[in-house]
Amino acid sequence: MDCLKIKDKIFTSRLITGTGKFSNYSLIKPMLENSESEMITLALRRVDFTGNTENILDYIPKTTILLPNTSGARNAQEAIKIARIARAAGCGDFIKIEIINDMKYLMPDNEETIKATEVLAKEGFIVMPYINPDLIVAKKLQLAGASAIMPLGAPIGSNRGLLTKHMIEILVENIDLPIIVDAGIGKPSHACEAMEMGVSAVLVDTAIATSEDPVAMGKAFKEAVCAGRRAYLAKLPKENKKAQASSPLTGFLRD
Ligand SMILES: CC(=O)[C@@H](O)[C@H](O)COP(=O)(O)O
Repeated sequence: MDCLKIKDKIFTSRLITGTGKFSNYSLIKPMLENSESEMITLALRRVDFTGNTENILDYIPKTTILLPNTSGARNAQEAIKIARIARAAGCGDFIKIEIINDMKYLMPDNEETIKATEVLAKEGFIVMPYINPDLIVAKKLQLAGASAIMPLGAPIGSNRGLLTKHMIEILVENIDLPIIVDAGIGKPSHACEAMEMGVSAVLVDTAIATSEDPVAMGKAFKEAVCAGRRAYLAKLPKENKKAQASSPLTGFLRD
């Protein structure tokens, strides 16, 4: 079976979803069922450990793997602290490192991300760093113990698709870790295109959560991810600059 492997964990779904933008948490469970997504990311700062307000964890089925993220961290030290709190709070060993200082485009700080990865991988976390795609950074993250690389397709929440397509292709060809496109995917066709390129999975939040029907959109993304993966495995034909006739240009008109 064609499964996604991150460290020693096996996933049948290649669609990771998000919790960040749901207007109503009660849509999360049916969205997960319809999309068949097995992993969901959540910002630790949105988890209410006091019991005073709504707790997002109550809306996520226990069978879904949590991917806590370090959203809100501005440097490695803050990300490390958030990751440790997430694990101590029972959110598991997965951690998506997200370190952002740039509030206009929400670009990740690649250097600080490498520092945090080194520390957290040594502590046994399954580290999935979110980066602006760069081959050298990805190589350093691999050496630092990352379990996957999560390059952005476009700025978070922009829905602009694979603006970084060619940089992601370089990662797919050269990095021996799952490459998971995270951020900017705005429609199922973007997800399908990413999968056709050979990425291992995609993470989609805004496009699902802010659609008019997040449950139906979850299914549309599931189907797009499956179609893209199938096409990748079937090996897409080469592009040509010139026309290639579909049937031979011989026959009754010329004979
Ligand atoms: C890095 C990050 O925060 C992403 O997980 C984001 O939430 C998903 O990006 P989109 O909202 O653009 O799908």
